[in-house]
Amino acid sequence: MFGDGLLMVEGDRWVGNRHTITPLFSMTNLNAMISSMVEITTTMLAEWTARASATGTRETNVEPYIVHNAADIIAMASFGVDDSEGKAAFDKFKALQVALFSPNRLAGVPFGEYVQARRTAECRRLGEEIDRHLLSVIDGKGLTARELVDECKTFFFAGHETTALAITWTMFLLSLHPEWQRQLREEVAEATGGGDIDSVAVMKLTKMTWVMNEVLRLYPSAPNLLRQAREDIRIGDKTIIPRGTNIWIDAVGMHHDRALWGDDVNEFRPERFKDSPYGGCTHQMGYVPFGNGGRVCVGKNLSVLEYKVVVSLILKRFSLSLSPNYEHSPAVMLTMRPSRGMPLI
Ligand code: HEM
Repeated sequence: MFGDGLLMVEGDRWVGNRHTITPLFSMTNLNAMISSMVEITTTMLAEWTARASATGTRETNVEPYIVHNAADIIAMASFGVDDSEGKAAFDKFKALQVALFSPNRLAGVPFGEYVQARRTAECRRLGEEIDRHLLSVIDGKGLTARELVDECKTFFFAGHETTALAITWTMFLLSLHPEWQRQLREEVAEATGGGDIDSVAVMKLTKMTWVMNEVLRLYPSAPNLLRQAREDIRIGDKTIIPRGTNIWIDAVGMHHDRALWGDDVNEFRPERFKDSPYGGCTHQMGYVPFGNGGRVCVGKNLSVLEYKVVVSLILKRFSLSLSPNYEHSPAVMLTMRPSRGMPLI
């Protein structure tokens, strides 16, 4: 799916690529994207308003809008364009994600690709189509390197759905907690002085940082971290994880572990992050929404910025409450999404 993008490569190649890519996410580069984020999101919000007046209904399933909005933002950040080829690649990505991560797929099972040969062929075909679309985005701009295609794919996927889901679950939790919705709206008004959101205002959104942290604790967009044992690991007296074993680390389980967080573990309490970046978790590795160590998410600053810009614009324009048609059904399909949508009023 990602080819040899940053997410997949290892060893010296990862060190080299990570060094090249990290400076691209400097605050100077990111702040330059704010006005485009505002423009793209304002268009989405205008669609919500137009849809409400055209259909006479105040209910909107916001999830697909927010995912498309994030895709447009990451396409702008990756390609500098709102490109139809980029959008076509995005649609193929959705199909590939469904094919790759459907529950009955034999992921990681030896010879699984041969047992499910038809599905493997379908994934391969979608992968090739994505490459073709992305190559045509890059062609004509003097950039044709295979590595660049793979990084575009990595950023396009890793970069849009994760942030979009953090925003979607935030809309859900703010609908359930109107007092936090009010506090954030007030914070935005104070930070912007009633004007536009900019890099200075973003820095002032402290409570919004707590809310983002708490949302990613309860509904981590990336529910698993992946590691491979480099040597035999002994746990206690009886268990040995053999060298080479692929390990899925369960962030959802750790984020909901009463022993790490206390009795209020399942409650939405953003203020737990007021005095601690770990939200009072008793183990520093117990809170890992962006991962940990050398492979920690390279796009974290971009996602925090985008989150704050988009949530601020939504709260400035809309009051949110949950539709009676909402069905709570979080599902893990590489990311953690509301599988029955997010209808809000
Ligand atoms: C709320 C938003 C996001 C969340 C929750 C998230 C979460 C994560 C997690 C858990 C990892 C694995 C870290 C580890 O294994 O220790 C990761 C890696 C990564 N993320 Fe994100 N991410 C987000 C946004 C982004 C964005 C916006 C981009 C890029 C534009 C991005 C690009 C990447 C890349 C390239 C890696 C692989 C880094 C490496 O292996 O060196 N992510 N992310």
